[in-house]
Amino acid sequence: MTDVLALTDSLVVGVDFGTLSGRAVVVRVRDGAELGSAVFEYPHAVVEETLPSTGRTLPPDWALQVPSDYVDVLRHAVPNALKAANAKPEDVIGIGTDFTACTMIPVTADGTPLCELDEFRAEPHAYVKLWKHHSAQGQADRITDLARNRGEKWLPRYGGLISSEWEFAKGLQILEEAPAVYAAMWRFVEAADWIVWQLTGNYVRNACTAGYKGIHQDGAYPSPDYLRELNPAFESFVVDKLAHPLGQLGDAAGTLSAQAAEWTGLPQGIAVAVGNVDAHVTAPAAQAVEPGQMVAIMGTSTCHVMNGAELREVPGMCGVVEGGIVPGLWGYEAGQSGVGDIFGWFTHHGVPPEYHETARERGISVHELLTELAARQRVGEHGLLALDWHSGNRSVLVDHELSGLIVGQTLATRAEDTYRALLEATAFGTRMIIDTFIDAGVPVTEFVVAGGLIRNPLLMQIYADVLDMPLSVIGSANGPALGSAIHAAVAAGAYPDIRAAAAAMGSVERDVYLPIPTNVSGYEELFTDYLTLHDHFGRGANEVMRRLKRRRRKAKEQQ
Ligand SMILES: Nc1ncnc2c1ncn2[C@@H]1O[C@H](COP(=O)(O)OP(=O)(O)O)[C@@H](O)[C@H]1O
Ligand SMILES: O=C(CO)[C@H](O)[C@H](O)COP(=O)(O)O
Repeated sequence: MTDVLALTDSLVVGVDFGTLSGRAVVVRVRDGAELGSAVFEYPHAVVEETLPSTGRTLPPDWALQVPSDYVDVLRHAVPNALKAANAKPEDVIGIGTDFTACTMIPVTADGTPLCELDEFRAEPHAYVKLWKHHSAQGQADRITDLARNRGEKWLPRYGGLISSEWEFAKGLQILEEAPAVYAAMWRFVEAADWIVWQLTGNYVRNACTAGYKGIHQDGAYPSPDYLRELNPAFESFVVDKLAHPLGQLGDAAGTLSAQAAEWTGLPQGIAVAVGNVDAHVTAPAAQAVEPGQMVAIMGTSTCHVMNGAELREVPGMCGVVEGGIVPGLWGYEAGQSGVGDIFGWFTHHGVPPEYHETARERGISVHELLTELAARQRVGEHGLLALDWHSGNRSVLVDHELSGLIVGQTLATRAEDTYRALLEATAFGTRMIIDTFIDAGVPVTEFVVAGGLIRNPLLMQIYADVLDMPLSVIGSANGPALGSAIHAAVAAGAYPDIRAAAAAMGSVERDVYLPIPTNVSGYEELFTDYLTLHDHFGRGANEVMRRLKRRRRKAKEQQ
């Protein structure tokens, strides 16, 4: 290992690849001080309506990205962060990255995304399938049903359900809808690993996504026999398209290549950390790596990650993976596919023009205006109750055919009422997740929040009240990027492991929001009604949401 003392005045760079942008932060190794940061918005954002190359309309529930946008983050955000930090590139000893997941790229043997080849530019399946590409639900249902029927022992590690967001559902969808793309792809690669490949020239598959999104458990993937029963042509999916040597979190995947040094302005040869997921990488940034400390990374979606000392099977969790957050512990993950996205949708499509005008005049966002108005209300005053499934349900139902619902609207309902009901619905969704963990014998002793939504104090108070738990808040506004920087420091040898680096470089403030007893009892009653709606629409008693989605798809196909 490199001399620890010599490295403590050095710098590392963390880069967080989010849903809409990438953010780079320059961090001091000694104490985690964030010296400068920069953001680069993806030029193509999320491709949901039409394919940029041809203008072709995409079916519902598609969400693609363009991989060159990610390289642009390296070319712009990293140099700009160095500039903002007034940092000398030669002081930087390592770079770490994290990505949304499961975000998948079909590539050739040299890592070229198929969508960059002339023959596939017009083919939607050749593009990046973003984590929230939800149109492989049919494949996901078959994957789950067959695994259940065959008693596959990996299924309970995923709470009994495999998500349409993950590698197998997305891979099977390509095979069945675009066999030429499937045949041409050398590997189906997590964007988290593709970006590390761009930085180092090496393809190393990270143990985190391999475990949570790639069904890699106890050193093995689903068997060829199982895959053949799913679809005979899928039998060799693992061997041909997925399996690759794994890198553990905190290890170095390689060193910065000459090409990547040119893009980023960083010195060639510095350590590049093994790739990681935006959620999992945040736990050390919030100093929450001990069993029972649940971190909710709240942004477009929410991911809940937590270490546990023992292996337990929690119904509807996204998964439990050995070493999935830090080596040596069982990492648990659960999540909500839509959170900030739901609030954002409402501000765009549900708020009358006068609110937008007022917000503009006052120089605040529509979110801030609605939050201010909604904060004046008592619990229950709006008379509404919502289900937070506008982007489907990741945990605990794992069903993206589900959709949003608001009960109780009258002619007196105002935009701030609905906005508050949506904030509350996402808090109830998190409560479902925590209760499910506790019921399965996995204690949740602390709730730590991170991510962009910590900026909304009303939302935070609602979570404290609905969960009846104090909220700890991460000390950094750039949680995932700081987490990536922590991994870079470990990969560069500045700390012996992620736990030691987290203690020195992470930060958290405890008891920032405390439950208010009268609100807690009000929400307890509302949560009982939420549970009724949740089970009625989500557990098969009423299939109306599925039927509505089917009708929508059919109508769109006929356009
Ligand atoms: N004041 C606010 N209150 C609640 N939600 C907000 C507010 N401002 C923005 N949002 C939502 O936050 C989400 C972005 O979260 P952020 O953490 O910045 O991004 P990401 O999850 O992509 O990293 C958007 O979906 C947006 O609708
Ligand atoms: O599922 C994930 C992690 O397991 C995704 O990365 C996440 O949901 C997307 O994150 P964000 O809300 O930050 O865009």
